[in-house]
Amino acid sequence: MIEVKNLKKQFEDIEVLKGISTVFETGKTNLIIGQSGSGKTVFLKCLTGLITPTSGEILFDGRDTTKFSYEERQALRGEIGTVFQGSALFDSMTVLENVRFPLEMFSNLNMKEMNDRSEEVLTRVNLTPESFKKFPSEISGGMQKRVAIARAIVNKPKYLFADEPNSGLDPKTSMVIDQLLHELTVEYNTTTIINTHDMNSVMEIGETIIFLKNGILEWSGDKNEILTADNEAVIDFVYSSKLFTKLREVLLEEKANLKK
Ligand SMILES: Nc1ncnc2c1ncn2[C@@H]1O[C@H](COP(=O)(O)OP(=O)(O)OP(=O)(O)O)[C@@H](O)[C@H]1O
Repeated sequence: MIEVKNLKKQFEDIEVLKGISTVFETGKTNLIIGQSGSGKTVFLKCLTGLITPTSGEILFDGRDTTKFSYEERQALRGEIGTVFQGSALFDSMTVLENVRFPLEMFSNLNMKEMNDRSEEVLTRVNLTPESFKKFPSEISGGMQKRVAIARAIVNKPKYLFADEPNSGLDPKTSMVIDQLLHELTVEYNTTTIINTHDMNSVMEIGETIIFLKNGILEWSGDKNEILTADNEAVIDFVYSSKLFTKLREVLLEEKANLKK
């Protein structure tokens, strides 16, 4: 579980995060949604330690990481898996080498053990051995995303972060990637936090959702609650799609009938 208390981040005179408090549960896919510029990436980077917050607390299973020493922060990095925006694979490394990299950084395994573990997770994300020796430029965007996910889970992380994991993917591949992240969350019992502005992802895997607007937590709930939320900003976000507008009308009608 990751608990965030009154988190603020200021860049010079701009306050980007204005006091966010929330809880991300273990074994669940927790989503952060919001319009472009609402502060999602800055928030996620504060959680992963890439940005130092101005004030507030971030408790990883009770440990306040904002007070960590350099050594404690390094140790925590071994417990975290991250799927970066755009996959961020190393172009000059093969698929297998990319996945093995965190093990070289954070484990005491020998080369054979590292290769075995890397092959195991690559197989888990449904990549076949022919792809293990290829370079990122030789495989599709969807496959690159699977490699990025394999690299994120190779260390058996307790915490899994993904920043816009579907960016640049077609809707079908996006759905497969969402499902994969959800399955891995259950299998590894990770506290998973995903930044997205994809409504399909929200409806697929939004077990808990927080909605940010201008650095403020405007709304929180789950995928069932979001369709009938009465927050204006959430409605704007969700109902940019006509299909969801229709769905909302049906759901509100059902709700009204239930009350009669
Ligand atoms: N290093 C920085 N210095 C100054 N301002 C920054 C910095 N990083 C981000 N910001 C500002 O913080 C705000 C929030 O940015 P952020 O990238 O978190 O938004 P976002 O919700 O992730 O948007 P998107 O969905 O487009 O990625 C933006 O106005 C951005 O310009």
